[in-house]
Amino acid sequence: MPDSGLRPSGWRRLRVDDLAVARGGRRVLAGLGFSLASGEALIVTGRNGAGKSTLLRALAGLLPRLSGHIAIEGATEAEEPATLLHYLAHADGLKAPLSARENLEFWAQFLGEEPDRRSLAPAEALERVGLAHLSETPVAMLSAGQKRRIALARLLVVFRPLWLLDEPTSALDAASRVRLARLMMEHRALGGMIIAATHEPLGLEDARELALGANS
Ligand SMILES: Nc1ncnc2c1ncn2[C@@H]1O[C@H](COP(=O)(O)OP(=O)(O)OP(=O)(O)O)[C@@H](O)[C@H]1O
Repeated sequence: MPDSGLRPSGWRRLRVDDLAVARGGRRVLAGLGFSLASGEALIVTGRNGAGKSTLLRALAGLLPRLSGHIAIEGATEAEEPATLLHYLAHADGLKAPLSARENLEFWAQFLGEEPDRRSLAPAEALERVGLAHLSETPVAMLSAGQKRRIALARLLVVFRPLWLLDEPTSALDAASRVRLARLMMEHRALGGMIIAATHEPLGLEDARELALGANS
């Protein structure tokens, strides 16, 4: 879409050019480039150690770049890259003594952003991941898959256009994978972008693939 005047409001494009990242003093990624616009999805594949998590962490701003550029076109001056993304790591990052609802309320408050019509209330987000019945249960008493589903519900309570998902299906049963596929489809329909590192099919329609590891 060359003319910004034709872009719908909220349109964004993530652009990555010539990215290089090191872990433990060793170059893991080099010369990496791609772009992703509103509504699009990218699946990152590669063997263990290929650099999938490294790429997501670098995009989230959690690892320094050796070189290269990461930019989000369409962002306003007030929008820092970190405020435009959610990073779902391997760890769920939940507070064990708090209930599912309290975790989501904490998260929404912590991010402290202006309400967005695309953000869901905690109760609704829990409904969307099929956990409304466990809303008041302390997270410490939930299974690995239930915790993963709460971590996914966190993506819904504050709308952010770019989802960086590291093995999002880990610990999910078949029904939860179907729910996740639906959530990702809806996020894209709202103008969101998804980059997911995975070893498994995610049910993402028309997703492009970035295969890492040829030189690592
Ligand atoms: N904390 C760390 N310190 C040093 N090196 C690390 C660290 N984490 C990962 N690495 C190295 O970086 C390389 C890429 O790891 P990364 O976790 O990005 O791979 P991955 O493709 O996500 O693997 P997996 O499929 O096993 O999750 C590996 O060679 C790994 O040994």
